[in-house]
Amino acid sequence: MFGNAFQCVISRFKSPQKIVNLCFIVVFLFSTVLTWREAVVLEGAYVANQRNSLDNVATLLDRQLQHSIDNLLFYRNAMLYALESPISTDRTRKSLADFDTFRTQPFWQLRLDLNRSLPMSGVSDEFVRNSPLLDRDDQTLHSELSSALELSYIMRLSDRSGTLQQRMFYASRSGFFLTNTPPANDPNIVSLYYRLIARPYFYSQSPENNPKRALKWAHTFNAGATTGQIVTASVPLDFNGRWYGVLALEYPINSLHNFLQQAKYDDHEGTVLLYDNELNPIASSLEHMPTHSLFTDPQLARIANVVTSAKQGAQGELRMDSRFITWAKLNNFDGLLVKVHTLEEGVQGEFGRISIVLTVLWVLFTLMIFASWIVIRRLVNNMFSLQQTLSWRANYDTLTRLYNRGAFFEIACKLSRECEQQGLPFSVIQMDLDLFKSINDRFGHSSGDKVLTHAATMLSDAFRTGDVAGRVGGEEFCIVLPDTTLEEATKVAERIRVRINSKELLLKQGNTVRISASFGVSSADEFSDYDFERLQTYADHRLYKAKQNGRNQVCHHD
Ligand SMILES: Nc1nc2c(ncn2[C@@H]2O[C@H](COP(=O)(O)OP(=O)(O)OP(=O)(O)O)[C@@H](O)[C@H]2O)c(=O)[nH]1
Repeated sequence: MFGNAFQCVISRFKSPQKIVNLCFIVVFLFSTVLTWREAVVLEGAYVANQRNSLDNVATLLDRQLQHSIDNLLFYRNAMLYALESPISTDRTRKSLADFDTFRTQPFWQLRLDLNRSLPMSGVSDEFVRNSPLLDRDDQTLHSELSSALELSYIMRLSDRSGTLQQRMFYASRSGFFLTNTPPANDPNIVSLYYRLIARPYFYSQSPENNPKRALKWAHTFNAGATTGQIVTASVPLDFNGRWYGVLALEYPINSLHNFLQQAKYDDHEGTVLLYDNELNPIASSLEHMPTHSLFTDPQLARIANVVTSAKQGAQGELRMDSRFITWAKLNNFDGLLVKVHTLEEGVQGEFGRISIVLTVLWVLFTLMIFASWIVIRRLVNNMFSLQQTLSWRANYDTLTRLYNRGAFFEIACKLSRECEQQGLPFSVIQMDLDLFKSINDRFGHSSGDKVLTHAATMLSDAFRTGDVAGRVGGEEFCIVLPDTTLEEATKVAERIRVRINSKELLLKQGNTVRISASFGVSSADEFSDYDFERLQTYADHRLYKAKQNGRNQVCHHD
């Protein structure tokens, strides 16, 4: 059953070349679809790899930042506890006494127990008076100083060996500061304190600017210059409704650069950049921050568009010209990490190599298919034309290109049966070239062949569509004429006779010959017999009669 269906399908494609073409198209499409599917899987793995790689850096950076923020909040809590329950020791009393002595000096430093605590540096009463943001309130000053003193013991223990180098400090509105990188006791203290309170994040922590009293990130942006730029996390210190000052952590840009460079070594590919929320570049994994932006303004706008629609901590990717961009928002920083992976880096990477191998395999396979298609198509063409030649030769006479005897008899019998069934007349013409032997003898066998071919052409040109002719003997031809009476068939035979005899035929060496043929015609209606072989015998008898009567004539009766 399956075989029949298959045969049915195959038979629809008459030409084997079409089947071969179809098979190769199917194989080509199949291999292309498979390769494409592999490419899609590979692309998915590549995207996941890029996301993971950036996610690792983001997680690492977030963890570092979280650790710092925890420290910052811990210091604030420590100061709050100290403000709530101040302790009074000989050391604190000594410090406060020293402060009362130094407070009018342009700069001063409280350096108590330096082995275990950090020095506190400050400016004069006058400096504080001249700044509207500052306030040296004598009522709260001593408790603030003693709690700062306590903090100096804890801050002394702060670990600065982490990947992200950082500077911690407490900047008081009362005109002093505490830092884990203390300055020398010199006039620099004034400029340092001034810089601390002049920075935007300091006044951004006033109750008016930060009513929620939340942690804030700030970045001093100066495109093109990496030195001196800092990223700061800060929290305000408030107690009993008074804003005492700001606790802050500063990350030098170089420290962020170093961090990104080290993180980049994990996957060796691409460039990782840290941006603030306005997409100002802060740091990158490159040796130096690029002097020109890696993105044009429209490209940055496109990234901003994608990023702003995503929630905190989210990540995503986009394609930009030949670059693959992955981005991830940070949980502990008001900014995002962006990874840029160029086509060159992609090609050199693992996924690039696999893609190249996949493409080369597909190209080789396609070339192989194409080459085998050409060979097989040629073979099939040869076989097909051989088959057609064989089948033609089985039915046709190669010299005259008319039906041979076997094929002609088969067709003639079929036509006679059809005429009998339909009640139509049916006639047969038997034709024989006159004195053909003498042509062979005089001009040679090849000239005889030429005469035979010429006669067959005359024959074919003379009868109508539907009539069928065949070569039934050496120089004998037969024509069957369905739906034709004896009278009409005689006229056809006469027409052929005239045509054959009308022209001189040029043979080799300039010899010409005028040939003639004799005809015998028989018809089914005169014998009431549709048997072709008998009708052919009758026609042959009449042909013989025509020969006897002098040749070059048509005989249609006994
Ligand atoms: N050149 C050539 N001669 C052929 C072919 N087939 C048969 N003959 C020759 O045709 C000749 C037929 O001669 P005959 O049967 O004696 O008849 P004729 O010479 O035509 O004389 P009549 O039929 O009496 O007019 C023979 O010599 C055959 O050898 C052929 O395919 N090519």
